[in-house]
Amino acid sequence: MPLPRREAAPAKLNLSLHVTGRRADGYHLLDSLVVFLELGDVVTVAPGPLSLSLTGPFAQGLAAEPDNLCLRAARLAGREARITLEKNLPVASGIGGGSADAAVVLRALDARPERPETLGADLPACLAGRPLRMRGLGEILVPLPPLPQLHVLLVNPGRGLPTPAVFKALAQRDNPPMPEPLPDFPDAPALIAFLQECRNDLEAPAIALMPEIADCLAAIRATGAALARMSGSGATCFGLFATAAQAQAARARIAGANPGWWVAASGLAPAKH
Ligand SMILES: C[C@@](CO)(OP(=O)(O)O)[C@H](O)COP(=O)(O)OP(=O)(O)OC[C@H]1O[C@@H](n2ccc(N)nc2=O)[C@H](O)[C@@H]1O
Ligand SMILES: Nc1ncnc2c1ncn2[C@@H]1O[C@H](COP(=O)(O)OP(=O)(O)O)[C@@H](O)[C@H]1O
Repeated sequence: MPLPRREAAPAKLNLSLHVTGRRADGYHLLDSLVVFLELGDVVTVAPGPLSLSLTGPFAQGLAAEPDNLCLRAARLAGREARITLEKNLPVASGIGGGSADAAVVLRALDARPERPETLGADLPACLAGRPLRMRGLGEILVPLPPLPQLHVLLVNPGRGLPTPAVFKALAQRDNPPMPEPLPDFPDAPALIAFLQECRNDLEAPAIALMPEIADCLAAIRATGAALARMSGSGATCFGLFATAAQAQAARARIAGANPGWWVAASGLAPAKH
């Protein structure tokens, strides 16, 4: 693929995240409904010796990162590249920014490593970049038919939450999966009604480590969202709304009352491939 390439790295959202078991090596078995958002980082990959420049509102959060996932992706591809990362997503926030960035680098370099998950459990899902049921450690992907449009509000309390600590704090590691097969989702209310029966099993341990997450969820519920839940291992929480205008109004209300929080509204990403 000709370089330079400038591509969106869409945020990942776990609409559900069931933890269904734990392997002997400590990794957990997951069952998750994953979607991607319009909102995301932007990665530019240009020819040149391997380097990374950081821009954007959350660049500072990665300044001390010894080995950015973008650079690790280029190395896994066995390629040199001059990479610029516009970091719009909060770091270590449960919406997969690092995996999304690495997926863009691999795609731009036309690399198809045998085990992309060595960069992160979310890498295979981010490479697919479409609505999925994600199982196993994150490597078993079942593509879903196009989903009804969802209007998403995102709220992060402004502090990173490392994924390993949240899995470690999980008390009950053997929880029921989502139904097999998944039902059809003819419209947004049907999808939301299904999601209300689902869970994020990492929510309780994440709240135990970072109580502000409960405040984010309460703030989302207070705006009248049809569903309020945490994504991934947190700390970002999301609310689902019937219209973009409602999501935007909730965004303005929560951002106004909580200046230290990161608050955003977004639709789902259009299908890529
Ligand atoms: C929890 C999820 C859900 O989508 O999302 P995030 O909160 O990170 O966005 C992912 O499984 C995370 O993916 P990713 O952030 O790429 O994880 P990795 O770097 O591979 O793993 C970080 C740590 O999480 C734990 N881990 C991760 C995946 C998994 N199936 N079981 C685990 O126990 C392990 O302790 C691992 O050392
Ligand atoms: N490009 C990147 N973007 C975000 N985090 C990165 C990146 N490269 C390396 N990291 C490291 O990966 C960790 C997980 O980041 P991130 O993907 O944002 O979170 P999460 O896995 O919770 O969605 C961060 O704490 C950071 O140390």
